[in-house]
Amino acid sequence: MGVSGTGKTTVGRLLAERLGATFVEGDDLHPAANVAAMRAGFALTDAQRAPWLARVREAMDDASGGTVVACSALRRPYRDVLREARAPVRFAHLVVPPDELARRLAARTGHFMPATLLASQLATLEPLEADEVGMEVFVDATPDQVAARIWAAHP
Ligand SMILES: Nc1ncnc2c1ncn2[C@@H]1O[C@H](COP(=O)(O)OP(=O)(O)OP(=O)(O)O)[C@@H](O)[C@H]1O
Ligand SMILES: O=C(O)[C@H](O)[C@@H](O)[C@H](O)[C@H](O)CO
Repeated sequence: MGVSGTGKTTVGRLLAERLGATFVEGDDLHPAANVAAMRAGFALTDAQRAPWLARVREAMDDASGGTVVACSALRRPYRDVLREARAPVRFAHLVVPPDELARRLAARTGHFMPATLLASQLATLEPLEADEVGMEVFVDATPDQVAARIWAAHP
């Protein structure tokens, strides 16, 4: 979990390799209208995110064995939906300073998410609460080192 640009896809793929788990890219499960909205610079509403989160949860249930999912899961209620998956769910919240996020999103090409949506992503973010199983990971290292830290916490 984490706002756009924190490295969910990059780190998630590496973590899945380490775990021998299936990797699920949450971005691929958005209804086309959601992608069009984000591409046009509009932040998604809770109502727009609902069918997407349902699909992410279904993808977790469809994969055999463990899954690593790249999904922003910004708000507690969104994570509550994902926790309805059949297997136990643990979150790793990737945390990156906003100025670094802005640099990354400005440099990234070939992705629908515009850097202008970063402020709304940060405003929407609800960090993990004490009763949520998971960890916060400060991303001050290479993607492989970050994946290794998550793996070490949940081998
Ligand atoms: N640890 C890191 N250090 C430096 N750059 C990184 C790191 N992790 C990812 N990046 C770079 O930051 C950019 C964003 O990474 P990525 O696309 O994985 O993020 P994301 O959280 O999946 O984004 P989104 O939610 O918008 O899909 C990419 O250009 C990626 O190469
Ligand atoms: O809930 C959201 O606002 C969206 O899921 C975004 O986070 C994007 O999917 C992703 O970050 C874009 O790359």
